[in-house]
Amino acid sequence: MATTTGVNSDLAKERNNSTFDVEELSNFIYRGPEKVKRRRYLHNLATKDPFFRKFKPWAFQTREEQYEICLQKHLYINKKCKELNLTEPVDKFFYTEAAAPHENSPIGLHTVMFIPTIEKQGTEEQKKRWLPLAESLKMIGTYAQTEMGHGTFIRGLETTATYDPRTREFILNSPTITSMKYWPGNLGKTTNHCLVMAQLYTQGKNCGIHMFMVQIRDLETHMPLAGIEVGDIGPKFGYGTNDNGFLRLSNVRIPRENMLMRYSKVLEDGTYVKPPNAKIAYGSMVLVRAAIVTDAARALAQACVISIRYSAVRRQTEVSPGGEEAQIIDYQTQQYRLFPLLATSYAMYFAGRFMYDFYLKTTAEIEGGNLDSMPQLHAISAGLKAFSSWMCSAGVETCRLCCGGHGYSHASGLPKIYIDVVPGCTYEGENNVMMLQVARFLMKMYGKLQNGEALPTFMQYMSTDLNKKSCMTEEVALNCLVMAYEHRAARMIRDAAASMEKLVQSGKSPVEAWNGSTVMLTWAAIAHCHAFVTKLFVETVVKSRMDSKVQSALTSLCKLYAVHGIVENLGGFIQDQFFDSKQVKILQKKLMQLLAEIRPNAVAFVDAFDYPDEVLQSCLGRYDGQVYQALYDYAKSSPMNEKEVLDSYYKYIKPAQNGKYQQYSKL
Ligand SMILES: CCCCCCCCCCCCCCCCCC(=O)SCCNC(=O)CCNC(=O)[C@H](O)C(C)(C)COP(=O)(O)OP(=O)(O)OC[C@H]1O[C@@H](n2cnc3c(N)ncnc32)[C@H](O)[C@@H]1OP(=O)(O)O
Ligand SMILES: Cc1cc2nc3c(=O)[nH]c(=O)nc-3n(C[C@H](O)[C@H](O)[C@H](O)COP(=O)(O)OP(=O)(O)OC[C@H]3O[C@@H](n4cnc5c(N)ncnc54)[C@H](O)[C@@H]3O)c2cc1C
Repeated sequence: MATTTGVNSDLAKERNNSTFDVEELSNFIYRGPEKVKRRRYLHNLATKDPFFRKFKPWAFQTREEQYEICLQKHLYINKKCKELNLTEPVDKFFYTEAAAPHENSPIGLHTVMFIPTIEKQGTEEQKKRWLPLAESLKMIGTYAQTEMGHGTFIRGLETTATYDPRTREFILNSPTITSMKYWPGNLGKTTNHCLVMAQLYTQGKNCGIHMFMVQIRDLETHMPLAGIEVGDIGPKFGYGTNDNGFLRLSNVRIPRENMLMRYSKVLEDGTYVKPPNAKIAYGSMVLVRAAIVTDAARALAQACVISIRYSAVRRQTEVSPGGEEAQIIDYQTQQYRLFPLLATSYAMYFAGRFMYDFYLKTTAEIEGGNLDSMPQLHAISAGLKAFSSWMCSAGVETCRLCCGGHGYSHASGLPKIYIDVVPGCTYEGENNVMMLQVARFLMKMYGKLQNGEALPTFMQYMSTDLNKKSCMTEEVALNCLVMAYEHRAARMIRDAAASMEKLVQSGKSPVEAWNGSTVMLTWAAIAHCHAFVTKLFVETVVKSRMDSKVQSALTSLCKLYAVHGIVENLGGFIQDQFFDSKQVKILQKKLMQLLAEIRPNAVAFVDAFDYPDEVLQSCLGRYDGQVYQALYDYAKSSPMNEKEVLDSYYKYIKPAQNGKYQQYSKL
């Protein structure tokens, strides 16, 4: 019987039963004990700061309060980061995730895109001019690219920036209703500047899309400047804390020096100078795509902490008549839904770690003038962004469903996580569109393979002999699992290429052939990403140095990730008869064994993520498992309960009970 104080006895038992030291696993996840200590220090600074506790809980706030409270929090975070000298992105990330968990910042775009775009695309002079103002929040900016009519097809943006050599100014216009900027974060009410993506016209020619710094509000009064119409786009699925906005520009003149000119330039006489690679202007999107992988992993990890701890505490249904009700975590169906997600959260964390390192390495090369790795960085970041946000958003929703009715309450903390993670499937490149960019890269690699050219290391699996059969035995070795994923991806890539070739042979143009094959191309891209993430997980577990008990437990989790992915996508794996039916049975049996193997460590695996209760903000996911008392306290704190009898009772219910409906007839 669970107690109502201290740690819930079921949860305590789970912790005693685990086979490894949780601290050792935390050390591995966060790259060493020093970093774990630093992360705890930053979490602690935020969670113990009375400033963040003085506000009413997010779920009880109106939209306007959500914005205003979140703004105060993020301005305070900004101030504290300066006082504490937190300059490393990872330090800011940990401090912020504890200070305002899943509350999308009203100055987030300023930090995540506006400043980095100036840093990466601005000239030395522009950086000197704007960065100090941006750092001190005198300039608050956003990244205004998407328009009402176009988000994906950015070459089709309609905003124009026409150069006037007489005054050495650009004139910005939103010529149609669909050309108004729509969606940029923080644009509606917060920012006084924008980096506007617009079609550049000079000397009568269109030179494609470029970035322009545009002041939109007066620096003293905050009123929109002449020629500017700006506002909030209204309530959304989530992101109530963020004033995503619209913006119309009518003959707004800005100096020539306001075009970001590190790479492309317009000279005083209007001569256009091309960049070394036209896609270099897309760099800020690549940065955020890379960051989304870790962000999505974190969301799923937190959802798993909540759902798995709750599943250990929750008891439902006597298994044999009159017997004790089982912990719901002991139901195989619950395990089948949750443990692969637990494995996915680890897989995505490692993918996020890889992505961050790869981004830093490649951008350093680009800054040094070597642009060779740009296509790879684009393909990997687009693919991992899409794959992680899809898997993690769907995973968070499954975690919520696994909590039954209580999962539907904001008390669970899960809806807040979901509405924060799911837009990652859309923003920074809609996921299907991103997968098609990956497919474009894969088709290029296929062409190289056909021509006998060398492939980058991570693409070499494409030369796999497709007639080869699986080496899978009862042992279910990790390398055999990786081979299976690579075999499937290699086949799907070839199938997509063959589909296009066939359409071309039948007289279609290459564009028509592409459009007639996009579903197969997307399958291939997803299979490629799945293989990439699986291999990364396997290599992380096999090649890294860590405590042997942790390694053994993590190996089971990694195996579950790989086996579950195959069992759930069997059609694709058996289509080319790589596995025979005996091997499929081995995999299905292994899956069930792995669920049982992971069961004693499930709580330890989520504890190792080391999220304090203040970050999770969940009655169900509390470390002490005192779920029911917390739910009761949460219900009692609802503003609806402040009065025993609401005014609405006297206004509506009472008259209705007396058969009086006059107030409706007045309408
Ligand atoms: C520890 C730290 C962790 C930190 C965590 C912090 C967490 C924060 C995360 C959450 C923050 C949330 C804030 C974000 C808010 C959202 C902001 C936005 O949405 S903003 C708005 C976001 N909006 C979007 O994302 C719009 C999506 N749309 C697009 O990006 C483009 O339209 C497109 C890529 C789809 C096509 O572009 P188009 O120009 O038509 O190109 P074509 O198709 O004709 O291909 C031509 C060639 O170009 C190539 N290439 C393309 N891109 C790149 C690249 N980047 N590079 C290199 N190459 C690239 C391509 O491969 C091809 O090569 P080839 O085959 O010829 O050799
Ligand atoms: C919460 C949030 C915050 C945002 N913040 C910003 C911001 O700060 N700054 C900014 O500039 N923008 C921002 N955006 C806009 C965002 O980047 C775009 O919504 C996104 O890029 C998708 O573009 P779209 O809306 O035009 O979708 P669409 O392209 O209209 O997509 C609709 C459907 O069409 C499909 N589709 C479109 N093109 C193709 C194609 N070529 N092939 C196959 N299928 C296709 C898509 O897959 C999708 O299913 C934000 C959006 C959201 C939701």
